Amino acid sequence: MTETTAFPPPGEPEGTDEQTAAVLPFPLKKTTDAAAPAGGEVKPGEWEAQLPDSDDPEADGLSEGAPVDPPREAYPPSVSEWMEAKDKARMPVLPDWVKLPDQRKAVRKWAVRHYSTVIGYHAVRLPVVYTPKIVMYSPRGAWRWSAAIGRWVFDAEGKSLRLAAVEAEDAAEYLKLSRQRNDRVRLRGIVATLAGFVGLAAALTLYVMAPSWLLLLSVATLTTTLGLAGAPADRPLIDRAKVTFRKRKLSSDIVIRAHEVAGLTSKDQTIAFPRPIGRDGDGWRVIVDLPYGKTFEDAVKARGRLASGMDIAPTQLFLDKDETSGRRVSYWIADRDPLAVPAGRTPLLGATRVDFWKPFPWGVDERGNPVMATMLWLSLLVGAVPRQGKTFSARTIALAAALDPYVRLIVFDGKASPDWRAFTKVAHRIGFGIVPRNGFDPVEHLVNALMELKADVEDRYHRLSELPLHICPEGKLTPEISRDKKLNMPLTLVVVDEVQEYLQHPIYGKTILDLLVYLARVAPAVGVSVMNSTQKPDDTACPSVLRDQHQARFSLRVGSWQVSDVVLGAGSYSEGLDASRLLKSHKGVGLLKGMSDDAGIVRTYLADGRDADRILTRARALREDEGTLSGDAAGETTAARSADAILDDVAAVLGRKEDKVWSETVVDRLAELNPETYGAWAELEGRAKADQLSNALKPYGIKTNQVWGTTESGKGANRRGIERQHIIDAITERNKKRADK
Ligand SMILES: Nc1ncnc2c1ncn2[C@@H]1O[C@H](COP(=O)(O)OP(=O)(O)OP(=O)(O)O)[C@@H](O)[C@H]1O
Repeated sequence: MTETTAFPPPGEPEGTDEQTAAVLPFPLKKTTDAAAPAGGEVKPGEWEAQLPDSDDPEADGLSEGAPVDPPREAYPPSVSEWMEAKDKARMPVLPDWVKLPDQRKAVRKWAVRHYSTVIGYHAVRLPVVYTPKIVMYSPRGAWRWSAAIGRWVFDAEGKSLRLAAVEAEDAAEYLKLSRQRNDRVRLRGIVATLAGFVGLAAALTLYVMAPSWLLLLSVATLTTTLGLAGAPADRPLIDRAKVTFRKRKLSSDIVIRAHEVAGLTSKDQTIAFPRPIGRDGDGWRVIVDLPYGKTFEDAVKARGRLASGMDIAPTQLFLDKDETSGRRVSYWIADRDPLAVPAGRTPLLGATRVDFWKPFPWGVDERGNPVMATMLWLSLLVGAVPRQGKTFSARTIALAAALDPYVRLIVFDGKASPDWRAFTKVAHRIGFGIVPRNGFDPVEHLVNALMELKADVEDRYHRLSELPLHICPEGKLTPEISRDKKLNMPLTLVVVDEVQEYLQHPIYGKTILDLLVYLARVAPAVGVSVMNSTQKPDDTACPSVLRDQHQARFSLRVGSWQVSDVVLGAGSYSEGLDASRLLKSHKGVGLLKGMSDDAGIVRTYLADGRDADRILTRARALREDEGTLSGDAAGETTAARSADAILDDVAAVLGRKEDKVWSETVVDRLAELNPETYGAWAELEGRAKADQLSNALKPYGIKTNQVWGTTESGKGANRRGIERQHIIDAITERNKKRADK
C-alpha cells in the first residue's frame, strides 16, 4: 500500500521526504480510495479512524445469548477449512522485500549505501595507503617467494627426515631418502630453470614489445602479489571498511551469541529462527523462537544484555510481541538510534484546515511510518520530566484541533509559560498560571469553565437521546450534529497543561480534581475530550483517581520504569513499554498507549512558537469565516462568577427562618434566581434533581441529609435536603481561606 498524505510537507521538513510506507504502526488508517487533495486541503472523509464499534460502556457487561447457529462440532475439518489453514501457512513465492515496493526500495537504498561506502572507503585509501604499503612490502615478498622456491627445489621439507636417519645411523634409510631427494632436486631444478627462462623471456618481451599500459599492469600485478606476500600477518594490506554499517550486519551467529550472553538459552536448547533475518526499513528484522519456557517478558528484561551481545546501543533494539506464540519475539534492530533523529516540522503548517473527526498526523514511529492521532471519544494524559517536549507534543494536538473551526478549545496552562499564549486567538476559555492578575483569577476562570462544561456535558446526554432519529440515528454525536450551530454541541478539546499546579491549589484543588475526573470519564462519549499533561504524575500532584480516567497515555522520558508505569498504566513495563529508557536527546519522543489497539513509539512533529503562531492565525481566520469564534477569543465577557458562587446562591434562596429545605425546592429556587446556570437542573426529574445539588455541594463538604418537610397537600414527608447551618459554615470557611490567601 502506498501512502498519500493530505498534509503536504512544510517548507523544509527534516527527515520527512519519505511519504511512503507500507505498514502503519497504529491501526489508524487512511482511506485508500480518497484521493489526496492538492494544496494541503483536508477534506472530510479523507482520514478514517478505526474506532471501537460501540462506545456503550455497558456493552462490555452484556451477556451473550445462545448463538443463532450453534458452532459445528465436526471433526476432522472440512476440505475448505483444511485448504484455508494451508493457505494461511503457505509461505509466499517471493519474499516481501522483492514484492513490496517500499521494502524493495529500502533494500535498494541499503545496497547502494553499503557498497558505495565500501568502494569509496577503499578508493580513497588506494593511492595514499595501499600503494605505498605494497611498494614497501614487495621486496620482502620477493625474498619470501624466492626463499620458498629455493626450499621447494632443494626439497627442504625432507631435510628433517634425512637428519633423523643420520642421527639414527640408519644407512639404508638415509640412502633411500638421499636418492629420492637427488631425483626430486634434478626434476625440480629443471622445472625451475625452465620457468625462470620462460619468465625472463616473457618479461623481456613485455618490456620490449608490449604497450605501456600492459607493462604497467604487469608490474602493478607483480608488485601487488609480492606486496601481499610480504605483508606482515598482523597487518593486512587491505583494511576492513570499518563503516558503522558493517558493524551491524547481523548474522544468525550474532543473534545466537546475544541470546546466550543474555541467559535466554539453556544448555540443551538454543533459539530457533522461524524466518530468515532480513532488512526492514533502516534496520534488520529478526524473528526468534526462544527456548520453551522462556517468554517475551524474559526478553524484555534481558534487553540491555541482548543489545550488548549484538554490539549495538540499547536504543537501537526494539522488541515486538508476536501473538502467535508466547516464546516468539520479533526484534527490530535499527542501523542507528532512530529516536535521536527529529521527525521534522508538523505537516499542519501546510494544511489549510483539519477535520478533527478524522485522524491527523502527529508524528512518525521509530521506522519513519506516519503516526496518526485522534482525540475522539478519549482523554489523553501526557507525562514527562521537564524539557522533553511534553508541552510541544500536546500543543501539536491542540493545533490540529484549532485548525478545525468547529472544534471548541478550552486551554489552561498551570505554569503560565509563553507556550500557550497564542491560543488566546481561538480558545473559547483560556487562562494562564494560578496567580490572580488585574482582578482576574485564572483558577476561578478554570473552575467556572469546567463547571460550565460539566453542565454542557450533562445537557448533551439528555439532548442527544431526545433528538429525532433522522438527525441522531444512534443517539450519539455525529459530525453533522457537532457542526450544527443551532444544536450547539461542537467537538470540544480541554487542554490543561501542568495540571498539577491546579490540582494542588489550596482552595479550588479538590473542586478542579472532581470536575476533571468527571469530564475525563464521562465527557469523551459526547464529544468533549480532555488532555491533561503533567511533569509530576505521582499520587500527590496528580492523583490516580484522575490518571485512571484517561483512556490514552503518552509518556516522554521519565526517571524510572515505575514512573513510566504510573503514566502509561500499570503493567506497561512488562509489555515492553518503558519510557525511562528514552534518552535526554530524544526530544518530543514518547510511548503512546491506548489511542489505538497497538502501543508504540511516536516521534512527534515539531511546531515551535513561530509555527504555532502561524497556524493559530490561520485558525482564527477560519473561525471568523465560519462564524465559530466564541467565548474568550471573541471577547465575550462572562459574568465573573466565582467557582463557589453556588454557596452564595443557595444561601440567597434560603429564607431567613428556613433551617432545612428539600433539595428539589432549592434547585427550583436556584433556577428562578439564575436560569442560565441552574435552568437545566430544574428540568431534571425526581432523584436526578436532588443528585445534581448534592454533587455540586459535595466539593464544599456539604451533604444532603434526610429532611422533614410538608408537601403541597400539607402532608409531612422525609426527603433529601440541605441544612442552612451547613451552608453558613461552608461560606465562613471559604471566606477564612480567602482572607488567609
Ligand atoms: N517534536 C520535537 N522535535 C524536536 N524538538 C522538540 C520536540 N518537542 C520539543 N522539542 C524541544 O524540546 C524543548 C522542550 O520542549 P517542551 O517545552 O515541550 O518541554 P516540556 O516537557 O513541556 O518542558 P517543561 O516541563 O519545562 O515545560 C523545546 O524547546 C524543543 O526545543
